Formats: sequence, structure tokens, C-alpha cells
Amino acid sequence: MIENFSVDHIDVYINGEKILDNLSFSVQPGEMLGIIGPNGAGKSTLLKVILGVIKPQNGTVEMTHSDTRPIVGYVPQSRAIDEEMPIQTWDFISLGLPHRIRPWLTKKDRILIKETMELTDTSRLAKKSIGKLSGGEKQRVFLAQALVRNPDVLLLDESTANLDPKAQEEITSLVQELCTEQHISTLFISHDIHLVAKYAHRVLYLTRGHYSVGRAQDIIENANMDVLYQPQHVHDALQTSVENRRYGG
Ligand SMILES: Nc1ncnc2c1ncn2[C@@H]1O[C@H](COP(=O)(O)OP(=O)(O)OP(=O)(O)O)[C@@H](O)[C@H]1O
Repeated sequence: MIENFSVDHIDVYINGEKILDNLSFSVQPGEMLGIIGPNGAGKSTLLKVILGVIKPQNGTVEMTHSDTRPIVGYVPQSRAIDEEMPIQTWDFISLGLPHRIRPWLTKKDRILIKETMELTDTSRLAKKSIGKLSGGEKQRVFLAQALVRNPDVLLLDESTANLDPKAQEEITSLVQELCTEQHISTLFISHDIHLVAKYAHRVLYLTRGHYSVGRAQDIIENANMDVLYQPQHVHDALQTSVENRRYGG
């Protein structure tokens, strides 16, 4: 299990423009942090910094594991999959296994893939070509590929954005369950304020040059939200968050 995951005083400039400004926060094992904010605020950039793809000009990302290197699972914003891509779902998910340097799967690998496919409800898709799956099915498969690594940290970049509301709820609820059960520190970016209010334990609200982190209801209550979302949406999301807390959801 991860012992510490924190982002400390990060500054990121892209082409001379400051995208992230002195950003600091931490995420506990089993905690789900929702990340919201307007287009271009730097949300995806933040995930790329955590992945090590972008190096911050200042600050650090601290990730420590009790005995091994921490494993990060990542579901990017969109993945262009060629409809003709000749790869079956089972094989696609197996590509997520960490340190796969041998060209075959061990019995342990196979068990892990099977279990992950059961968890993500993708078993029935095992032999289907990845390119032929529906948007929702693909999203579950991408999640399975990230989860098969047994990640300590899970990064989701608007990974349910193109799904119908029922599928969005199902996947986000599944992620929350797994995150809690398996002590995964999860960061999920979403523009769906209802989803964030319902499932995030805490929220990071990121705008260019400013941020705030806190409980969903406190962050969403912030007056700035009305600029981003319709006031009625903010009101509804707040209700969801308050009711969720009341009933222990
Ligand atoms: N590789 C790049 N080259 C140039 N500019 C970039 C690059 N990556 C990001 N940016 C710029 O950095 C800013 C932040 O982008 P980022 O994708 O992190 O925003 P975001 O908050 O995830 O936005 P969205 O909600 O639209 O997905 C944007 O202005 C974007 O144009």
C-alpha cells in the first residue's frame, strides 16, 4: 500500500505560459479526489506531471510505497482506437500488466486478468476485437487495463465523459468501491459536477493560477461555481452531496 502521495508546490510552464502555480495537495490511500475546473485550467497537465510525462519547473510529486515502487494506472481522456485494430479485448487488457517483459502470460497473470475482467464486467468481451466495442464497453476495457496493474494510484481523465448517465454512474461507483477496498489513491477529472459531488471524498477545484481543495460540499458551495455551471446545477449537486453524506454514501 502507498504510504504517501503528495504534490508539493508544483509550478508548470508550457511555452512560457504558467499553467500550474504553486499547487500542493495530498491524497490518502482509498481516497477519491475529484478534479473540476474550466477548460484549459491545467487538469490533464496535472495528471501528466504525476505520470512523469511533464516535468514541473518547480516542486515535486512524492509517491512512496511500503516495499516496492508505486504503480500508477492511467485512463486517458480519449483513445483513438482504429476500428480495424486486430487485437482482442483479453490481450488489450493484458498489456496493462506491469513489467511484462516476457512474451507469454504466467498462470498468476491469467488469474489477475480474469479477476479484473469479472470486476469490470468485461469477461463477455474477452474475444471481441477492441475496435468493435461500443464507447461504454471500451471505457470499461480501458479501466480494466489500468486496474490489472493493481495500481496504488489511479488517474482518470474524463474517462466517462462520452457515456450515458447510467453507465457513468456504474463506472464511477465501481471505481469508488475498488478505490476504497483496495486502498487506491484515485484522482478523477470530470466536468460532471453531480458525479463529483456524489462520489468524490474531496474535490480539487482548479482554475488558471488558483485552486482550492476540500470537501465536495464546501468547494461546490463556492460562489465561483456559478460562473462554470448553471446555478441550478450547483444547487442540485450540493443537495446530492449533502444527502450522500447524510445517508453515509
Ligand atoms: N503540449 C502542449 N503544447 C502547448 N500547450 C499545451 C500543451 N499541453 C497543454 N497545453 C496548454 O495548457 C493549458 C492546460 O491544458 P490542459 O489540457 O491541462 O487543460 P484541462 O484543464 O485538462 O482542460 P480541458 O477541461 O479542456 O480538458 C491549455 O491552455 C493547453 O492549451
